Amino acid sequence: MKVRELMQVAPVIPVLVIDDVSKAKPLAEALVAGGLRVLEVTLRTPVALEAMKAMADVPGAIVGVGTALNGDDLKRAQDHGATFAVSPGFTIELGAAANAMNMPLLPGIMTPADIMRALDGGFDALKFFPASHAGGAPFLKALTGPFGEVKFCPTGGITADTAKDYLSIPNVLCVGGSWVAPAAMVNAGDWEGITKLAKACDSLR
Ligand SMILES: O=C(O)C(=O)C[C@H](O)[C@H](O)COP(=O)(O)O
Repeated sequence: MKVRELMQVAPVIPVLVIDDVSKAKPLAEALVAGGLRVLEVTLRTPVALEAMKAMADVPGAIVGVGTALNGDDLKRAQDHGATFAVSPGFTIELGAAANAMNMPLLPGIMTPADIMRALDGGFDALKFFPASHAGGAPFLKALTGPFGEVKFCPTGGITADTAKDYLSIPNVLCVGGSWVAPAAMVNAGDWEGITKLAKACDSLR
């Protein structure tokens, strides 16, 4: 799938920080049951790669790697079942590595110059990060003026309450966020609760 297609599967891409690999499969099942199929597993924990592998086997799940900083990260993640990548920022090297591996990449940007570099690298579907700290929905709306051809996935500090503000901006295809898989619910194994949070995302758009 192309990045733009991945961004249109559901209004929310859950951003997952997994500490306990035994939680990975039931968590993915709970999110998929709630309609959130595109899952970003951040490379922030020692078990992240194993978690990706477990999630990639869940029917309907489309698993990607988050916090990808370089080609090595992409390679390790691809070897563990990740089929797309998300990065907090963009470098020409990362873009080239993703292209060489045929790995769809959703790179992060925060400024007009970032967007111009990403466009130069051939990327026009971008993550606005960290969204709530970098000016929120009004700032992103201003960015869409000069960059009308770019599609965005704002991520960072977004909640069930603020997601709608972002999704109402033309050219925002989806948002990313961790609120659909809160650590307390994951630790408690509250899979029904997580499915409910996922289902509630339907009404955001
Ligand atoms: O590690 C990365 O590359 C990331 O993608 C960072 C995430 O965008 C944020 O951690 C989203 O998490 P919340 O702000 O809790 O919704």
